[in-house]
Amino acid sequence: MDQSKVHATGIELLHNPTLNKGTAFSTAERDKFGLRGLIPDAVETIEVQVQRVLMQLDHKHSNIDRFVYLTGLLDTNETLFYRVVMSDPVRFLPIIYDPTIGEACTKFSHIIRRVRGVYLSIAQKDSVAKCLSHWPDRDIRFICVTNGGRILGLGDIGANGMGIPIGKLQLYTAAGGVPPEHLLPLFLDAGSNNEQVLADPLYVGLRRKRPDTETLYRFVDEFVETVQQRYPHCCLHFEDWTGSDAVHLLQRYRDRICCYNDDIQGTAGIALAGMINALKIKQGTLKDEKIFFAGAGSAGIGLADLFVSELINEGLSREDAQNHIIMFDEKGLLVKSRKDLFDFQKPYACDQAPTMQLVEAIKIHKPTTLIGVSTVGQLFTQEVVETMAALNPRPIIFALSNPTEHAECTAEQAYSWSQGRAIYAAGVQFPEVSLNGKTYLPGQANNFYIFPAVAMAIYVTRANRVSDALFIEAARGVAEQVDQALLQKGCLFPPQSQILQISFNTAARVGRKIFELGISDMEPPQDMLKFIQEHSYKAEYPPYC
Ligand SMILES: NC(=O)C1=CN([C@@H]2O[C@H](COP(=O)(O)OP(=O)(O)OC[C@H]3O[C@@H](n4cnc5c(N)ncnc54)[C@H](OP(=O)(O)O)[C@@H]3O)[C@@H](O)[C@H]2O)C=CC1
Ligand SMILES: CC(=O)C(=O)O
Ligand SMILES: [Mg+2]
Repeated sequence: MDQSKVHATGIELLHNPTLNKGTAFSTAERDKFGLRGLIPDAVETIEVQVQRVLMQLDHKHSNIDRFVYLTGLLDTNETLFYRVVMSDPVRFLPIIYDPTIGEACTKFSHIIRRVRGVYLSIAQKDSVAKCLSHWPDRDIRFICVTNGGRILGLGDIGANGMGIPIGKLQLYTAAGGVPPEHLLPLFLDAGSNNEQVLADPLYVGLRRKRPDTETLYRFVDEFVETVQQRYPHCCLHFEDWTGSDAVHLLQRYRDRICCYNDDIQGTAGIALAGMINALKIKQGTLKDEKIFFAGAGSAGIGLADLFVSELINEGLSREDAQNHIIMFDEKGLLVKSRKDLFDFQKPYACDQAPTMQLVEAIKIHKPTTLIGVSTVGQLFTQEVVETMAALNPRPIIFALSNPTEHAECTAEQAYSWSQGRAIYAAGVQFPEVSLNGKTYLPGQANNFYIFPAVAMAIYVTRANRVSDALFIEAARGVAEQVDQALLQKGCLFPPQSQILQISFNTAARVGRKIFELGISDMEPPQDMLKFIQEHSYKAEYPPYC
């Protein structure tokens, strides 16, 4: 910490969450900054403060209570918040992020205390620049932006979705090492079509229906242009938009500005990492796989497109590569005769009779891999899993929808219905499963293995574009960090206990790729990993005098 940044004194300093150290202010700092009498006598270390937080958390009865408590901690002492969270990621990621964040979002208007981030409302059109200028930090390097259109598998929950950009950016720091002062969560409020949300007397968002697509995109354009002017080195991270908007907005901006969509590209990255390791277990190649998607929205399309790119890298023509993909959505199999398909779905429509029956479609196509990105909990019934198990000695089954109740099937269901033959992963962490004397450890196929690492690489290299190649590189980086012992238990992803180091290693690969692609104007560092570690956030109190 640059000492010149500490302008506040006394109560003002104690109430500044970025600068506050609470009982850890030294005696010299207490003298210099007028803190005498405002803090109890003991001068504590951050380790002692962590112990107190852990004890207080033990008295909470549910993860949502722990979420509210930790949010309060972040509002009072940012360093201590990150110290606690980073001390035990296995325990804290499910509280500040998936799955608890799903519950926190549904209750956002009820549990909100101190506001965080920026809210831009379409009702104040033409004032985007003015509203954004009220945010004090000038060196914003990442904005995570949603319009609440599709939050996890919870659908349109309007401004309650702001919990997601806040949580995603906390992972940039806790799981990727990006310093929090460069991060801004942002909600682009164009209303909501969720009647229940709009009728809630405590709802904090704009109480009106969403506009037509053209009006929405004009609003997004104004926002994007304003960000370019105010924060020229900022990367825009789009998160949890309605599927078609997610795909179309990425197409609209990806070649013009530094931006990415985590649901499309980050999710594709983690699914590819899972596939690479599943193929090690099967001793197969991607060319041998026929991949059936239940769900053809932003995540499904992102995954399909990345798998196609990989198959093309392996020598297939685009058409042959696309023939390895089958898609099925709420209206059934994607077939050429359907008139309701989006442009981005058409390449995956097959020349077949329509069917609305998932099991029938699986029997027709005989896939080797089944991926759930449907938002529909329990879509993979016993019959679905048994069908996959009848078709394949080692069926790959990924149930990626979040949060927990939206997973297409649980780990226990996948293993027991396939007699332990399924190679399974889910968007949330399910517990180990014991079956016939064998223990299975399901991996968590969640984009949090990817986006913090990609962000850290963009941050240190000042990349000016984000290409799909970075997500393929990240996928390889994550996959290579899974050892044989984990693979033997069926786990496709690295241990979350070491998430920060895993992200650094992944970021180092992505950083090198950024220079190879020529999308940074910087001189490449000699040792990318060391460079990343040197620039990473440390949850430590710097001396102020
Ligand atoms: N694990 C991870 O890291 C990630 C997980 N996800 C999860 O993936 C899910 C989907 O996200 P996303 O693609 O962005 O959402 P979208 O809303 O864009 O897409 C959902 C898709 O599922 C289809 N669908 C709905 N009901 C059914 C059904 N009964 N059977 C088959 N398909 C159905 C929809 O069809 P239609 O359009 O016809 O309604 C649509 O194609 C979410 O639950 C999200 O939490 C997303 C990103 C990352
Ligand atoms: C994990 C995530 O990004 C999602 O479920 O939308
Ligand atoms: Mg998401």
